Formats: sequence, structure tokens, C-alpha cells
Amino acid sequence: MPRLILVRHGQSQWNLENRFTGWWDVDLTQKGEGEARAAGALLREKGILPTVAFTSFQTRAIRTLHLALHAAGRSWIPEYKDWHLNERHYGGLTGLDKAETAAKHGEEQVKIWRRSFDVPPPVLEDGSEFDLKQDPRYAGIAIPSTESLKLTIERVLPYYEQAIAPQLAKGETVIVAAHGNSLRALVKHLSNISDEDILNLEIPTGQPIIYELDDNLVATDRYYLSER
Ligand SMILES: O=C(O)[C@@H](CO)OP(=O)(O)O
Repeated sequence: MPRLILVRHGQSQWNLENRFTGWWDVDLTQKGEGEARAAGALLREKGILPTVAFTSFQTRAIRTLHLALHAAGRSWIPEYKDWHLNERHYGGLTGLDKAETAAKHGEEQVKIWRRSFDVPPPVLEDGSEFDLKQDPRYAGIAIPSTESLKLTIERVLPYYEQAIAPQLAKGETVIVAAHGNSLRALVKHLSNISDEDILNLEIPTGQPIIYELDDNLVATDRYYLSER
């Protein structure tokens, strides 16, 4: 039966600094590197060994994938990188301190920006220091200026259907190393979580989530590997 492994990247520098990150490319902290290695060691220990890998265009997810695969003894498997698996774009909040933003705009407003289903944060202004238009990895891509979870789902799910699901249908064990909100998009779909309930779903860093799927790619079980 097909199996899907989801791993959120290990702690990033801006997770540590409590800053809105989105598409900005920050690296892992030492702690994050350790979380990624531990995720791979757990896969190896439990004998859940990926055969195909997917990740985003962002360093923190790519490095998490590589550290985990190395620890699992699976560095050799094919891997695909795609911007559709990037973190949700945080718009004009990118780079701001989350606590300072809550002090300025109120906890409630920040919760809406962070976790509401369809309210996007303010847009990132052209020419902002966090504008990625000159970044060669996004050449030819219409970079969003902000994204809600709903908008994130609208680009993650078609990619899942077109690129990831066919691998699962072939019986591959697929690992996706990605981000809090691109993975929330996948979990919402696979576990059929409502627009209201998805607000409360938090995905921890570096903890492999396993989906057991039937032949129609319907989830029969979802669990944290550390709990089995
Ligand atoms: O800053 C971000 O891009 C994300 C993930 O770290 O944060 P949040 O928890 O607000 O979705």
C-alpha cells in the first residue's frame, strides 16, 4: 500500500527569531539540522524508507530533506524540487517580528493573518527588501505578493495531484519535506479537515507524519512516527 511521509523543515533561523518568514530563504539553525537528522534516523529505525522525494525551492526544506535522507541511508533516491511546495507567502509581514506585530496590531489580528483560512496578510510592496523578483530561482514564475492558506492550497493541491499522487499510485513511498502551511494544505486535503478546524492544526518541525493510503490514495491512517 502506498505511504506518504510529510516532514516540516527543522527549526530555521527565523523560527528561532520569531519572524514571519514565508518565501524568504533562511537556513536551518544547528537545532534544526539536528531535528532533520533525527527525523531520518527515526525513518531508518522504523523501517519506513522513502523511495521518492519532493521538496520546495527553499533552503530550509531542501537541507532538511538531505540531512534526513542521509541519516536514513537514502540519499540516492530521486528527488524533485518545486516552488508549489514553498511556504505560504507572508506578504508585507515578511521579516517582521511576530511578537512586535501582535503588540502593534493586536493578538486577534495577528491570529487572523497567521491562521485564518482565507484572509491574506497585507501585500508585499514592490521594491521591498524582501521582494524576490530578482531571485533567479523564481525566473518566469508569477511570485505572489501575499497568500492566505486558501491561496496556498490552490497551488499545492494541483501539484500534489499532478506530480506526487502518480508516484504514490505506483506504490512508491514518498517523502515530502516542506513547510508549516504547505503541509497544512496537504493534511487538510488528505484528512478532509474543514475550513474551520484547520485553524487549530499546527505541524511541528522535524516530526515525520505518516499517511497510510489505500489504492485510491484515500488515507486509512495518519500518525506521528515518533508515537508508534
Ligand atoms: O513564518 C512563517 O512563514 C510560518 C512558519 O514558520 O509561520 P506561521 O506559524 O505564522 O504560519
